Amino acid sequence: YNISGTLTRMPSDSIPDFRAALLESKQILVVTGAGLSAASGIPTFRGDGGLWRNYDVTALATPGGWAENQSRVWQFYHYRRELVLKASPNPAHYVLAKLAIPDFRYKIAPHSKLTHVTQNIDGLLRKAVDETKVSSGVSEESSEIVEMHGRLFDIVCTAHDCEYHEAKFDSPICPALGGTEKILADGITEPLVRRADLPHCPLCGQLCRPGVVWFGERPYRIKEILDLADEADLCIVVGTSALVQPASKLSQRVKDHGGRVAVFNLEQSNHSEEADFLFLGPCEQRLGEVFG
Ligand SMILES: CC(C)NC(=O)[C@H](Cc1c[nH]c2ccccc12)NC(=O)[C@H](CCCC/N=C(/NCCC(=O)O)S[C@H]1O[C@H](COP(=O)(O)OP(=O)(O)OC[C@H]2O[C@@H](n3cnc4c(N)ncnc43)[C@H](O)[C@@H]2O)[C@@H](O)[C@H]1O)NC(=O)OCc1ccccc1
Ligand SMILES: [Zn+2]
Repeated sequence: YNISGTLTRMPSDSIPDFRAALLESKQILVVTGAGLSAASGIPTFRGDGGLWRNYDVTALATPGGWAENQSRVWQFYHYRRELVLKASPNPAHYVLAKLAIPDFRYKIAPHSKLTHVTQNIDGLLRKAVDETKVSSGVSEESSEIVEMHGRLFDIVCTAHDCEYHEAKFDSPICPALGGTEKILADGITEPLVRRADLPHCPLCGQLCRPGVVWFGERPYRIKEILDLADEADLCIVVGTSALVQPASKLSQRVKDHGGRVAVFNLEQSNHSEEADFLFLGPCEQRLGEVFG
């Protein structure tokens, strides 16, 4: 019974019951966050206190942070590009990659369509799907992975009337950023990279920014994502604190029209107690156990 005395059903951690729910699911929505990539060595937002060089990362990932200091913001993303370039998908990515490939998914959810919406910008899940398709010789279409907060390796021109948007994996993306990734501790003077030495647009010459969605900005394909949540009968949530909107609202939206929610997280997270299924622990272990 919860504080208002109404009977609340604790989430189940029964694997057979969850597998039964999978068997009858028709439209699956997978929502993931930083916890999915934790085992790949990518710090989560809440890990390390959500700080980089003592700057609050949510303050840097804003138009205001950019307006205040493009050199610092580019150093922040350069640091993360260097980290992700050295990282590889972990077992949690590969379980979800298989789930995104119909041939594999039909064994446990034979009537289902699936869309994977991620808050992560690291691209590790897409990498896992591509590798899984190659290693299993599967050529068919895999489910879409919607990167609602953008891609770390994309750069975008800041000029409003310029469409330049390109994936750039070379690192450093410009010579001036090279080496700045090593400066982590505070108190050491922050290198000032001159604006002229930061990435610029090959079409119009304007300054470029990382191709990610900052706080206060509209997530990519949000209308489509909200529609998907309205159609889904099963929402699988992996490795997110569910504190950032609108991503944090998707599972509730599925529940609102009678769909079921399964949460995989290291610890209790926002709304996890309202889920139908809750599998606590490192997702790189639990996903394999549950999806077999
Ligand atoms: C901080 C929060 C309160 N702010 C928001 O929600 C704001 C809205 C808002 C502003 N003020 C408010 C006041 C109150 C409420 C809301 C707001 N949201 C926005 O601004 C969004 C834009 C938000 C996107 C910002 N960009 C990101 N990333 C890209 C950039 C970059 O990365 O640099 S957000 C970024 O932070 C979030 C971090 O959350 P998580 O991924 O969950 O990571 P976290 O570390 O928090 O948690 C990790 C979890 O994993 C678990 N874990 C760890 N290891 C493991 C493990 N091994 N296994 C399993 N689990 C594990 C941990 O236990 C933990 O629970 C992610 O979304 C991530 O993408 N835009 C928008 O609302 O636009 C309008 C709009 C809306 C709808 C339609 C039209 C317009
Ligand atoms: Zn341009």
